[in-house]
Amino acid sequence: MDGSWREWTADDAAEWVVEPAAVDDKYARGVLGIVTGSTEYPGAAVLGVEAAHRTGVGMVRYSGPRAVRAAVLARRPETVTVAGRVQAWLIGSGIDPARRSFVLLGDLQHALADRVPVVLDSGALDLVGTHTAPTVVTPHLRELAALLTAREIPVGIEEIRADPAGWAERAARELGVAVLLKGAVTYVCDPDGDRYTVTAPTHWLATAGTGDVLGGILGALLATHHERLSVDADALTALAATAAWVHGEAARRASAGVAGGPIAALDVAEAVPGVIGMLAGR
Ligand SMILES: NC(=O)C1=CN([C@@H]2O[C@H](COP(=O)(O)OP(=O)(O)OC[C@H]3O[C@@H](n4cnc5c(N)ncnc54)[C@H](O)[C@@H]3O)[C@@H](O)[C@H]2O)[C@@H](O)CC1
Ligand SMILES: Nc1ncnc2c1ncn2[C@@H]1O[C@H](COP(=O)(O)OP(=O)(O)O)[C@@H](O)[C@H]1O
Repeated sequence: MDGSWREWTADDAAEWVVEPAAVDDKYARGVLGIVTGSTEYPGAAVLGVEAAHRTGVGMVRYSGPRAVRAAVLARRPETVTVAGRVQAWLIGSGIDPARRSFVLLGDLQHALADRVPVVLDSGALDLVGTHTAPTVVTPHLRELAALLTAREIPVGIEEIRADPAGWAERAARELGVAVLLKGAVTYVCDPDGDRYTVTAPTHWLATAGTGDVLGGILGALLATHHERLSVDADALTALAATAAWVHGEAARRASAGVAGGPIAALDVAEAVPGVIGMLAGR
């Protein structure tokens, strides 16, 4: 890694947390559209929706299979399941790209054609390149290896593990999107050369579903900052680094609450409001 990567700090993150004002209503604060989860992975939808609500968005609209909608509403009845206008999208978590139905593919393509910022995760990563607005992809090592290899840039997991910064940059350049490469250190960069690292403060984060939580945090931040993003696409990279920072700090707090012990993904989502509140108060 060269010296041009900068570690994102609490002060940096604090610049990207906005408290609602007296003039705001739910729409002014931003609506996040979410297309995640499947009958195979309903939990991924629940986790992303939960994290988005807890990050402080105006509204979450969720679209997914009937059983998954029911699971989302059981946990979060404030979620809206009627289609409508949104200011940002989170798509792909908990979706197997090999098992996408015609209807689901249509929903994913609609999100990508909607001209608002998009977080592309997991089962929608292969659709990168068809976007119409600032887009951030959120792969882990295996997903990045698969994504690049499918784009005729053959690379193995171990090669990326040996140089995650270099491969994240290469992916941003080749794919023309911001990249958030997940791991114990998360690498966030864009084709313009903005490069940030976020070092996780606890390794208890390495557990199933925490990536789905990260997607919800990031989606909510994009929706909240939709006006800024419409005139300043570079804000996307700062927001992605902020999401990773909030996620790590939420995990640290959740673990600290159990004497430094283990946490599950939902614990991370539940700790997010405390992190947002702390940042808003700085
Ligand atoms: N509660 C949920 O619904 C969760 C859903 N998830 C979703 O699950 C899907 C697959 O995500 P992954 O990050 O697992 O995808 P990966 O690309 O890392 O792994 C794909 C598959 O490889 C296998 N595999 C890889 N390494 C393995 C190992 N060391 N030991 C055993 N099996 C291994 C697993 O069968 C896994 O399903 C994504 O869509 C993701 O969003 C996960 O986020 C976990 C939680
Ligand atoms: N060893 C580790 N230490 C700290 N954080 C980690 C470690 N490994 C992974 N993470 C973080 O945990 C999350 C895992 O996300 P992901 O791989 O998408 O899992 P899932 O698909 O199960 O949600 C990411 O935010 C990643 O940065």
